[in-house]
Amino acid sequence: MLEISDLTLRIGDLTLVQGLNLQLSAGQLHVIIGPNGTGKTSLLRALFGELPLTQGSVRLHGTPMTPHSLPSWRQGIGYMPQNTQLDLDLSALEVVVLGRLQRLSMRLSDDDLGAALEALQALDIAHLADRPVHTLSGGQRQMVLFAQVLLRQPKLMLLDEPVSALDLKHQMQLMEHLQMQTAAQGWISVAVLHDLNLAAQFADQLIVLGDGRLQAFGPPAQVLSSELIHHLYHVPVDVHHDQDGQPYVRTLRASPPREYLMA
Ligand SMILES: Nc1ncnc2c1ncn2[C@@H]1O[C@H](COP(=O)(O)OP(=O)(O)OP(=O)(O)O)[C@@H](O)[C@H]1O
Repeated sequence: MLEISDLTLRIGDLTLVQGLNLQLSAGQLHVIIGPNGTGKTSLLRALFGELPLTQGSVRLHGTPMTPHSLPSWRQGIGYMPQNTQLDLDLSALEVVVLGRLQRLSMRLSDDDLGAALEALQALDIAHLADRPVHTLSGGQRQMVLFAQVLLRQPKLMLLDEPVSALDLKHQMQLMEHLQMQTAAQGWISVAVLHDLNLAAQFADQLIVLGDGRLQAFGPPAQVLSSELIHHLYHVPVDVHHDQDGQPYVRTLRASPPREYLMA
C-alpha cells in the first residue's frame, strides 16, 4: 500500500498540490488524469523524492519517505519521467540493462542480460537491441525506457505520460504489459495519461486532479461522467458505456461558426 497523507507541495508562493489523501493498493494500476498544469508531474516527482514535501507524508508498505532515506526509497521505484532525453552512446540493450545496474551496484550477470533481452522481446522491440539509442525515433526511445523501468522490478511504478510518443499499437502494447505485470507482480503502478479513453480502458482506479486537488478517485465506471469532464476541461462531452459497462468519452463539437456555413 502507498499511503499519501495530507500532502501539500509548494514552490515559492505557488501551490502545486493541496491536501492530498490517497491510499493506493498493490496489484492495481492507478491512472492520473487532469488538465495541463494541474500538478500531475509534481505529484510523481514528489513520490520519487525529487520534489520536497511541503506538508504531509508518504509511506510505502509502511516505510515513510524521509530526506535521509531517499537513496533506498528510490531503489524500490521504477520512475519514467516525461520527455527523457537519450543522447547516449549506448545501444538499446545497454540502456535497458541500466535498469539492473542501479540495483546491483555496477555488477552484471547473464541473468540481467537475459532479462533485458526478454523485456525487449515482450515489448516486440528486440530488433532494436543493437541500435544506438540516439538514432531511435521518439516512440522507439519511449518503449526502450519502459523496458528499462520494467527491469527494475519495482514495488512502485511511476510513469509520466508513458505513451505520449507511441502509435496506437504500441500504446496498447505498453498499457497491456503494464496492467498484466502490475497484477502479476503486485506492483503499485501510477501512470499519468491525457487520453481519457485509454485511461478508462486500463485503469483499475482513476485519480482525477484539478487545480492541485483531488476531484475524484475510484474505478472509471464510477468516476467518469460528462459533468466531471466538462467541469475539468470546459469541453462538452458525452460519456457512453459499452456492453461491459466500461465508459468511453466522445467529445462534442460546438456548432460551426455562421460564416463557415454561409461560405
Ligand atoms: N520547478 C517549478 N518551478 C515553478 N513552477 C513549477 C515548477 N514545476 C511545476 N511548476 C508549476 O506547477 C504547476 C503544476 O505543474 P505540473 O508539471 O505538475 O503539471 P501537470 O499537471 O503535470 O501538467 P501537464 O499536463 O501540462 O504535464 C504548473 O503551474 C507549473 O507551471
